Amino acid sequence: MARPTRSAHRTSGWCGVSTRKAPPTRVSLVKRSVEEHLEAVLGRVTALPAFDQPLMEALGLVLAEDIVSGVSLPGFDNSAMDGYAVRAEDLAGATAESPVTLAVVGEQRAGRPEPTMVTPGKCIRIMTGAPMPRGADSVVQVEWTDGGTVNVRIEKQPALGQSVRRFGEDVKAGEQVLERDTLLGPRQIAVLAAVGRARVKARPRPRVVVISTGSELRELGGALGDGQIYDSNSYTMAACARAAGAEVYRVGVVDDDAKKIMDTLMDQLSRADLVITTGGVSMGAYDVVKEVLAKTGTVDFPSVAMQPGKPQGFGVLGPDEVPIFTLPGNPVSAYVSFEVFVRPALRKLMGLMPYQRSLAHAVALDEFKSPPGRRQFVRAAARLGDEGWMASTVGGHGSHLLGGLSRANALIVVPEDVTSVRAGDQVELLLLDEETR
Ligand SMILES: Nc1nc2c(c(=O)[nH]1)N[C@H]1C(S)=C(S)[C@@H](COP(=O)(O)OP(=O)(O)OC[C@H]3O[C@@H](n4cnc5c(N)ncnc54)[C@H](O)[C@@H]3O)O[C@H]1N2
Ligand code: MOO
Ligand SMILES: [Mg+2]
Repeated sequence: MARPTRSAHRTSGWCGVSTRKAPPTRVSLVKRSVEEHLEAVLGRVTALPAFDQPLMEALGLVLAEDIVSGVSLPGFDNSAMDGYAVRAEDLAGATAESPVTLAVVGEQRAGRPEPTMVTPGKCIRIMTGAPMPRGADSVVQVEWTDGGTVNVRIEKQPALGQSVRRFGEDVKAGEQVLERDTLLGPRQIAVLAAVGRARVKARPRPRVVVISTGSELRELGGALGDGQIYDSNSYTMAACARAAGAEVYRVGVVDDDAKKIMDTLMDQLSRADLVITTGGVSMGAYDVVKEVLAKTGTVDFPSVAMQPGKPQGFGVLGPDEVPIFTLPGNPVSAYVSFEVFVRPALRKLMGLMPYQRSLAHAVALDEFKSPPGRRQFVRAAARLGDEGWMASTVGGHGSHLLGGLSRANALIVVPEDVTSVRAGDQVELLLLDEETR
């Protein structure tokens, strides 16, 4: 098959698209490509305003200021070793056979500098991290000595400056240590703490409200009646959103009842930066999510040229124009739609580049059909061997088939114009198992 397009996953070109209001609702008549839908989504989403955050709260958030260090690191010349602060010239020629003995005139501990000075023939016992005493230019580690506390016998000559950590050699006061828009992970937190930043300006975690709709759905833990199933979507969506860095409110299940759905949405809007619903967006008599939200005029229900995930909606709700995704009820459709549309939107809210999943070229290991005119996202178990990535389909194609989803670590992305894939064909993979942000 032809090499699949990479365009669905470009990170460039997704930002900066129009922020004009969504066009009037056209229920299920509008056909959109994956790119067009993604563009419509990202056009309505902007990064959340930044707040001053305590340092630990900022872990996993995106920095909204350049960080210039107010201090130098190290803040003073200090010892890299437990040993003796000396004048190197006093130890010229010292060896195990002809050691040099110095008088120990004081002790220098980390955090407890003493005023004592090192003069010719003398030294000061010093610990790692303790400031270098005046007069000393080098440190002899204790292993090179007899460890004496009154006099010390030194069996090796240090180089000038041996084991001394210099003022400002790591970071200079006034130097920029982090750039805005950096995602704060443990390594960045380390630097911020070292330069003494107790608080930083960062964009908050998006607050995501997750609602499952469907009168057949039951909350976990209860018994299932005839025709009932457990609500898995609200857990899937909540897990996806939390793993992507959001703070999640899983509202749970609402019946297929227009008033209940609208009341729940209105009730939840005040605490949401983004809403995800699942179910009720196709052609059924009780697909009321589409019915009620289409009437608002701010949520669109296009037919997206993809499989799974064709029927779904996106728009904004309420005076604050909170973005809302109304994803399809079929569990795999909801999951794939999260990866393709919701994740980039969440990332944009957080202040990150919208797309992050890596793409890889792979060899397909089995044969399957793909619907014409729709981009297909096929669950796959992919592995990287000596010959590159190899991918087998896993878990089936039906968007209700959830059982095998846990064995997938990638989605094979089949372009709209490709209708079959054979074993040995080159395919494109969207890798799912990387670190989430
Ligand atoms: N006449 C047509 N029927 C359907 C079409 C179509 O084009 N014409 N599209 C199909 C496709 S494709 C999809 S995808 C689904 C989308 O369905 P809805 O979004 O309307 O979702 P529901 O009807 O409410 O549910 C569909 C399916 O998923 C199960 N479900 C729903 N919510 C959950 C949940 N929280 N946890 C687990 N499972 C859930 C539900 O029980 C149904 O089996 O429409 C097709 N139909
Ligand atoms: O679009 Mo549905 O999501 O194909 O199963
Ligand atoms: Mg339906």
